[in-house]
Amino acid sequence: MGKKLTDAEKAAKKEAKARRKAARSRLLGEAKPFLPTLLIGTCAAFVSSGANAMLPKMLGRLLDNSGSADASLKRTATLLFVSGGAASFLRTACMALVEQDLTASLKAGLFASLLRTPLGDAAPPAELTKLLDEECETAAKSLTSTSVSFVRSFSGTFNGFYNLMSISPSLTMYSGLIVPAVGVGAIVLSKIKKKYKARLTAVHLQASKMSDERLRNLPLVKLSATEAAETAAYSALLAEAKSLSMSVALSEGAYLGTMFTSTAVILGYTLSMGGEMVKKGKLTAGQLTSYASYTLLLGMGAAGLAKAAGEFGRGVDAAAAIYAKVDAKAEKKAEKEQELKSGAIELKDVRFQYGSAEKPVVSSLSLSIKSGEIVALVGKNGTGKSTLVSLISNLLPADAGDVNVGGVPLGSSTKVPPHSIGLVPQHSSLFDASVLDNVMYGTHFESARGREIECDRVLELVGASGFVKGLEGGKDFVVGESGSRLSGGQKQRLSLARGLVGGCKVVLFDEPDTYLEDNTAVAEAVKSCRDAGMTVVVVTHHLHIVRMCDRVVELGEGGKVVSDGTLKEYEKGAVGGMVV
Ligand SMILES: Nc1ncnc2c1ncn2[C@@H]1O[C@H](COP(=O)(O)OP(=O)(O)OP(=O)(O)O)[C@@H](O)[C@H]1O
Repeated sequence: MGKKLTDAEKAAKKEAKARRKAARSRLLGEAKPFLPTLLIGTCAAFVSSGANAMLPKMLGRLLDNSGSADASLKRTATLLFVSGGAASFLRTACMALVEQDLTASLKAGLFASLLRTPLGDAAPPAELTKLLDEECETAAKSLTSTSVSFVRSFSGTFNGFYNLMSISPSLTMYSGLIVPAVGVGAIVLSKIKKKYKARLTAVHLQASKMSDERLRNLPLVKLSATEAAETAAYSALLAEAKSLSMSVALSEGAYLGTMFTSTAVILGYTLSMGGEMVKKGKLTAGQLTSYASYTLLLGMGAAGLAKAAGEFGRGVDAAAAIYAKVDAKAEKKAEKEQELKSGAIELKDVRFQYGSAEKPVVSSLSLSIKSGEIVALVGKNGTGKSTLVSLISNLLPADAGDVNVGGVPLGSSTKVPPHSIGLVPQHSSLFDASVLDNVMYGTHFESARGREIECDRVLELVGASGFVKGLEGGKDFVVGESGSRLSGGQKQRLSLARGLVGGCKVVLFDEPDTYLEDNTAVAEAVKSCRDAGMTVVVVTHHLHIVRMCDRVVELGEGGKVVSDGTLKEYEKGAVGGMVV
């Protein structure tokens, strides 16, 4: 007896069903621009299925009329052969075209949505890569090749049965006795296969996430000498995947094997019974040949139906997963853009909580920074320094309170033009592009020369001109994936340079000193900003950086300002903190 579902399970099942239904109709809507090609492909699929259904009968007639000069039969046969071939060509080409276009359209929409996902809500990269690389194609296929398989299989089953009945109802009745048992067996085996496949997909995802993470952090793995342990953990996942693959393969093999044996049994039985009927003159040799072919058509159709139904279900599930991401809460983008009037920063009663967190990271935070002030932001790990930097740079929206930068109230209604607030993150993020393209990412200049001049200016500000000139190709040097062809210090200097592009009035340094010996680059950058009259907020744990600042603000538990004073007060010990 099946397990009884709880109310919550029933509700979840109902919800999943509704989600699939919505995904199906949305997918159809998405295919609207390709409808003409899809319709031609579908019509061609019906024609080719029809030709397929008529083929055995025609072959039987040709056999029975061999040697005769029946011109009309030859004409009809030629028409059938040619139209069947043409329809197959048209069906395949049209569906492949729609499949490509629909996949591209799904990918573009999904990618745009993923970029709009609020920071902090993003799913793990491996999951998103799988959605983009695999699921979009699976979803698109459900409308194209899978639907065609469904039409062909349905036509094969229906026409196979219909023609068997029309050639010999008695023979069909006898051989048909086996069909219900085969049908039930096929459904059960296909369900088992589906269950194993879902588990296999989850394990594959886990394995690819693990390998991706470990390869990205190879130095850590080597330093910790965990190569053997990581290989063992990865192998364990592969072994689990192997055992699940085995179950999938066995259920698939059992399914196809059952279909083969049952078809062969029916065929063998049919031919021996049919042979008797031919001998008695109740059936012609051509009719028996047609009958045997229709038996095959019916067997393949029934097998294809179950397979196509499974693939269609997987396609709809993939579409549902894609649309769930597309519909996920997008960050609110303010329409109105306002220039900063000064470098002043004003926060009043600011509160912020990450979606997945239990309590706010920042609560009732008020802070006032004058234009041109150089402020060190210190505090223990996890007290919310980076979060505060993200709030000031408008990367995260405050849940409550006011964040005002340069007289512009940041939030849902206003934003500042790009590059008005410079931000140098904790970890340098470089693309596999040239130094110039990395530093000037997202900037717009009338002339290429103007762009180069600005790049040279910021490279000079952070003391990066020297090493960039020494690179092969200078600013055109391609830095490799995540800056893999550069040293840690060089990466950070480019990251610092990017943060200063555009003559911003406010610069935020979020502890960008992790890789640099003596933090010379950060010190040089802070000095350049001071000379240029910029407001600087620098998150740091380094004493000599703190000493370059006018003021030290310390954050404590719950993102509260626990001390705020001048550098002098700090040096006297009036300001606490864990600066090392
Ligand atoms: N994307 C996120 N989702 C959920 N919680 C987060 C996220 N980012 C940070 N947090 C949590 O918010 C708190 C503050 O993190 P934040 O990075 O702002 O601290 P920090 O003071 O900069 O720390 P550190 O000095 O270690 O860099 C931490 O408890 C952290 O776990």
